[in-house]
Amino acid sequence: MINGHALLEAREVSVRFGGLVAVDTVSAAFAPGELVGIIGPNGAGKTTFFNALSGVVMPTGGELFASGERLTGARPHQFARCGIARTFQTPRVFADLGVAANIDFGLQFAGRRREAPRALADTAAILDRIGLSAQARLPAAAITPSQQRLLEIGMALATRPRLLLLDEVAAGLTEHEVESMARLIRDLRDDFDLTVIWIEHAVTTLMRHVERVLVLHQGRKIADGTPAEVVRDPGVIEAYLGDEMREPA
Ligand SMILES: Nc1ncnc2c1ncn2[C@@H]1O[C@H](COP(=O)(O)OP(=O)(O)OP(=O)(O)O)[C@@H](O)[C@H]1O
Repeated sequence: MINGHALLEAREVSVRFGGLVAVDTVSAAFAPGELVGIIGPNGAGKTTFFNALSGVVMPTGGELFASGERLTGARPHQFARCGIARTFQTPRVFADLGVAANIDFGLQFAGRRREAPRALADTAAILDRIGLSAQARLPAAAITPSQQRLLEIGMALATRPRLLLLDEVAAGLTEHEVESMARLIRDLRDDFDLTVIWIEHAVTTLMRHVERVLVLHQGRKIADGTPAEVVRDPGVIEAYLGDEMREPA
């Protein structure tokens, strides 16, 4: 908490698309340094909730606060100014620009709003941190999809975030790549005291790496607890998880 406030708080946030309620009165508060996962089946409202948390869609109900400051109805750049950065399900990098130039763009976007930790102060340091120094001069279109995911994380880091929203950064990665991605995320959280909220389809992978999990189902939050609590939650099991979450005997 900062002065008694959560870094980010959603209060009864709803997002409606016509007759469809994609996010239904979801409340959740995120404290500095937390690593939180969001799971739920296809169409549960995970990405739409993320879009609301980052200002990409405007909630049709409820309120959002960053460190106590009301953000409801703010534009995405105002969310960014509050230190909220995100990645997208399909990486949004500038394909024709070089890898380093993509990071430069993030740094320019950050301006001099906040002091950067030295390890994130310039493009070379960020590329080193995400393991893409050797690819610095390649066009972003020429690197692998998993490297593009890393690049997108680098671009988000360049904006000097306090909160990082990661949307399926492990999708399509090999098992080995998923493990190194998870390690990178934990290390970033630890080293820069970031709050990380991470959506992932691979439930068991996510559960191994986060300390808290929110479960969305048909737009509603049906559970919020430690991975151990959530896997045992009868409501979660009944609603949709079934055998998917039970570890093999
Ligand atoms: N821009 C939009 N216009 C209309 N309906 C939308 C829009 N975006 C999402 N939806 C609908 O809202 C619901 C929630 O979608 P959302 O993408 O948030 O779910 P999700 O949990 O992220 O799913 P997935 O795991 O498949 O990415 C779905 O029924 C989806 O079709």
